[in-house]
Amino acid sequence: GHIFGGPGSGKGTQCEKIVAKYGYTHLSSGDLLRAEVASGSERGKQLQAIMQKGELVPLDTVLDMIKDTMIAKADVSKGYLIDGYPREVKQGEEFEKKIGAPALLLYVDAKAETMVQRLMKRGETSGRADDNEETIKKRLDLYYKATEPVIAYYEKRGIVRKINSELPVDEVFAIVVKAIDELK
Ligand SMILES: Nc1ccn([C@@H]2O[C@H](COP(=O)(O)OP(=O)(O)OP(=O)(O)O)[C@@H](O)[C@H]2O)c(=O)n1
Ligand SMILES: Nc1nc2c(ncn2[C@@H]2O[C@H](COP(=O)(O)OP(=O)(O)O)[C@@H](O)[C@H]2O)c(=O)[nH]1
Ligand SMILES: [Mg+2]
Repeated sequence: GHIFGGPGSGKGTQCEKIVAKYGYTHLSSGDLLRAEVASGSERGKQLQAIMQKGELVPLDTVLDMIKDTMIAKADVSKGYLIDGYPREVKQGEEFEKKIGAPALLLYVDAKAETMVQRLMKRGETSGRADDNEETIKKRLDLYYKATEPVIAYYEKRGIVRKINSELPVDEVFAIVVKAIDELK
């Protein structure tokens, strides 16, 4: 399934707990991109510039990375948890064409104000070039403009489970567990 939500909504935090309980393979598109940047490759340098501005990297770049990683882990995986993808409706459509339809979309929802607060706090220690006030604002704008419409695309199929991530982490996780177990 996919885990979906704005920047700082708590996707990464919930993914860690889901992986610990269910053993799914966590694929964070942001982490894959940051690994490419860290490798120091030419492509990584181009990605770094885009991410620093809070913009979206070209669709095919991320999708190929996800697909390659899924294939590499296919024989050991108990299932996949795709984090931070799709970021726009087009990305969702391409994912379906090249990979398949997700069984579940966990939508962790927090207020803009909460997300900004969490990201500013995370920025004190994350070392991420995009956890600064200016880039956070751009990421949020892009989230509301391009990413949130993705929900409507999946809602038609009845696979969206919206979860209030304003609650403490363990309470959010309890709701996540219910959503996953209902599906199994
Ligand atoms: N499918 C994706 C995923 C990520 N990115 C780029 O990578 C950055 C960081 O992505 P991610 O780690 O998923 O960040 P957020 O969801 O904004 O925040 P968080 O890590 O807190 O989930 C994005 O701003 C964007 O520039 C992208 O272009 N396309
Ligand atoms: N209070 C509270 N804080 C959270 C929760 N989930 C995440 N956080 C904090 O918010 C920040 C962003 O979380 P992260 O999981 O990185 O979010 P992501 O950007 O959606 O991947 C982190 O510093 C977390 O400690 C939650 O459910 N409740
Ligand atoms: Mg994250």
